[in-house]
Amino acid sequence: MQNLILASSSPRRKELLENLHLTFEVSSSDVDESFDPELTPGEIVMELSNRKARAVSKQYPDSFVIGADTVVVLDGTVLGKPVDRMEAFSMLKALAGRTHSVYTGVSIITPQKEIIFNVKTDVVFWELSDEEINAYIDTGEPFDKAGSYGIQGFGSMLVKEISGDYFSVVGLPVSKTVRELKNAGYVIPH
Ligand SMILES: Cc1cn([C@H]2C[C@H](O)[C@@H](COP(=O)(O)OP(=O)(O)OP(=O)(O)O)O2)c(=O)[nH]c1=O
Repeated sequence: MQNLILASSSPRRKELLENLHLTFEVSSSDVDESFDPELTPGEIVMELSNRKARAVSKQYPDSFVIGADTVVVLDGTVLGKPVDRMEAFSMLKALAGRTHSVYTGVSIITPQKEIIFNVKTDVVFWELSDEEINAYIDTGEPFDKAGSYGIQGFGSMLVKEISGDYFSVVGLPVSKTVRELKNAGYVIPH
């Protein structure tokens, strides 16, 4: 029996995988999320996704383990989660009226091998007034999310258009992840 584990504390990633009606467990461990600033955004998210997956894989060496990491990149600057309201405001102010890229890295560790990839999606924000930004922060949504917004929630009102995989912006590029899982020998029952 093949065992699948999502190495993440993100409720969004869990929900995206649940949509596929796969049977899996969730297990996360605290890993150091610092990174070498010389790395490219794609390299950063792959490295962090791999740290998350490896930490869990140690406890479940016979399982298929998925780890993921998402960052927002504007003008070459990597934006993670905001520490407070002020930082959320300055991130959203910087993103307003502009195009940024969301990178999600995914690592799949199987008993035989490791597969690592990243997916880039471009997102265009509407121009936003300070009032709109403050109203959005008041929803409480920005605080556990890279770039201070969630495209799947109230944040959908900020987004003018996207080019790429919507699900990758939410935190997991599900279709590529499942294809890679299959390639790695995981049997998808449907
Ligand atoms: C841009 C964007 C990010 N996010 C979320 C996805 C991730 O949960 C979070 C980025 O932080 P991550 O560090 O990638 O993930 P996490 O800390 O939430 O969970 P874990 O490390 O345990 O897997 O931002 C959204 O939910 N919607 C969005 O539109």
